[in-house]
Amino acid sequence: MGLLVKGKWHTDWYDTESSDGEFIRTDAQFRNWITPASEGGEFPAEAGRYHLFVSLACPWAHRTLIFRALKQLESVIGVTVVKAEMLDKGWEFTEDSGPVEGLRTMAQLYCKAQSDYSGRVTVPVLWDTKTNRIVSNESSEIIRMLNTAFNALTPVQTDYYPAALRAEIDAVNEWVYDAVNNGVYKVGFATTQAAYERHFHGLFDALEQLEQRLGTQRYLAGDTLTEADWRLFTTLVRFDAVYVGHFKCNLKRIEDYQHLPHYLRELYQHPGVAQTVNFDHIKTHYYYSHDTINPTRVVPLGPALTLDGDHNRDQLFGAATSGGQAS
Ligand SMILES: N[C@@H](CCC(=O)N[C@@H](CS)C(=O)NCC(=O)O)C(=O)O
Repeated sequence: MGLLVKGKWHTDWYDTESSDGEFIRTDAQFRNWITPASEGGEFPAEAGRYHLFVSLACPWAHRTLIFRALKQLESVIGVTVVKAEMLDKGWEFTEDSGPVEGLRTMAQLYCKAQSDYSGRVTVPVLWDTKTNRIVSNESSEIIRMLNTAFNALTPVQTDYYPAALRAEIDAVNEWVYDAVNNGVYKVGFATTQAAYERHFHGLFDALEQLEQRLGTQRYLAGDTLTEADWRLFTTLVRFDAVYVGHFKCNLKRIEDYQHLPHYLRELYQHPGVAQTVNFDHIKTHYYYSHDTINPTRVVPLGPALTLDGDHNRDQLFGAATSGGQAS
C-alpha cells in the first residue's frame, strides 16, 4: 500500500491518526467522459480504443467488469487484471500489462498518464490507448459510460440508469454507498473501538433496511433491475467471504437474512455475471494485503457458499425485467 507524491512512490498505509481512527476515502482525480461517437467530444466511443485495468478483488473495479459483461462489450473494451495481492509497490501487473507494454505497476501507468501525479493509485482505471491518458478512475462514472456511450457498438441496448428511475436510483446509491459499499471499509479499517462501533451499527442498520425493502420489491428501484443493484451486488457477494471475518462485520452473515441471500443469488446467476466473480482473488487480496489487520497472511479456506443454489425471487415477484430500454 502506498501513494504517489509528484510522481514518486511512497510506501504508506492509510493515515487514520489525524481522523480519530476513521478511514476517509479520497476522491478519484481523473473524471473525463466517453461520449457516443455521433456526439463528438474528446473521448468518442470507439471499438478497441479504451482499456480497463482492474483487480478481480476490488468491489469498485468489479462494477466495471459487470457492466462490460452485461453490455457485451468484451470485444470493444480490453481488460488487464492486476495481481491479487497489493503490497509495498501497490497494484502490480503479472507479466501482462496490457496495451502499455513493459510496465510493472499501476503506479507506473498513472505516471505515464501524468508524470507529476500526486494521490492514491487505485483501480479501476479506464485507459485511452490513443492518447495514453486515463479517462477515468471513478467506477461510478465508468459504469455510466459503459451503460450508454457504446450503444452503437453493442447489440445490448438495456439501460441500467433509465431516466424515469434516476431520482430513485440516485437516492438509493447515496446511502448504500455510504453505509454499505464504503461502510464495510469504514468498519474494517477503523483503528479505534469508537470508530469501529459507529460504522458497524450504520452498516447493519442499512442491511436491515435493504432486507425489508427487498422483501417487498424485487430490486432496489422497484421491479426493474438497475445500476443500484449492481453497485450493491459487488459488496454483498464479498460479504460472507471476507467482510464478516477480515473486516469484523460479524453481527450477521448475508446468508442469515431471509431475503438478501435470494436476491444475491439471483444477481449472481444473471447471465455473464458469475464469470466476473473470482473468490481466489477476493480472499487472497484482502487477507494477504492488509498486514495491519492480518499479519500472518493466512487466507481462510471457507466459507462454503451457496451462490449457485435456488432462489425464490420468481416465486415472490413473478418474471423479471432487466433495466429500461435505451431512449
Ligand atoms: N472511488 C474509486 C475507489 C477505487 C478504490 O479505492 N479502489 C481500491 C481497491 S478496492 C484501490 O485501488 N485502493 C488502493 C489505494 O487506495 O491505495 C472508485 O469507485 O473507482
